[in-house]
Amino acid sequence: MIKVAPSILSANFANLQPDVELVEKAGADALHIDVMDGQFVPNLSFGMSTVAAIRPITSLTLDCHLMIVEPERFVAQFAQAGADLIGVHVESTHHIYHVLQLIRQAGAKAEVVVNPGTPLSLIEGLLPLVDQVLIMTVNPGFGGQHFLTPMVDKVRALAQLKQQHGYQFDIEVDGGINDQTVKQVYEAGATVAVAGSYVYGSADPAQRIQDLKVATN
Ligand SMILES: O=C(CO)[C@@H](O)[C@H](O)COP(=O)(O)O
Ligand SMILES: [Fe+2]
Repeated sequence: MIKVAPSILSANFANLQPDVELVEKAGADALHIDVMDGQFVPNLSFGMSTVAAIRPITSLTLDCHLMIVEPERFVAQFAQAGADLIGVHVESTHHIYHVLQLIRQAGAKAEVVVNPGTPLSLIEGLLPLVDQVLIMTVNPGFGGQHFLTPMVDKVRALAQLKQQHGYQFDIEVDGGINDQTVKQVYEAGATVAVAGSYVYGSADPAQRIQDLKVATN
């Protein structure tokens, strides 16, 4: 069964607390927080003050996906704000190895993220350093986009590398996840699925979390 991380990018920005509590009660495994700077991606969203505000209202793992240039400037502040896991794009910095080290030094779990156009070869040398790898299954920046089917093979290739080397990291997928696409990525080796519009775009978000779990049972 896959772990589910609802993305609050599709929640009610005017009143996040009920949307956070609802998914926690419904059995979500983490809360996905998309941080966008208007430069790495063409959109703006949350910052560390939102993470700090959410921290006391939930015991869910806070999974912060940083879509910002030079994340080394901010990872310690996100950890301080209460992020449990911090994801940084390999495309967003000249110093990815250093950023991953900084995340762990700050006491959080480290994740490397790859855009759809970025080959796995770029992150192979980083795999011993990470707790999770995030394979983007849409181009980052917006919720509600269509799943990019060619990314299933990328998930499979990463799962093979993981097995060959005996790595323990989780494989997360993000973008266009629903009860159909989740089956494809789970079969390929994904262990965590982010879902934004599929969960929060529904009249019954709790049911949607269960649907993702049942689809991969
Ligand atoms: O990182 C991102 C978008 O850049 C995501 O986490 C989205 O929030 C996923 O939204 P859906 O595709 O599930 O609606
Ligand atoms: Fe995300």
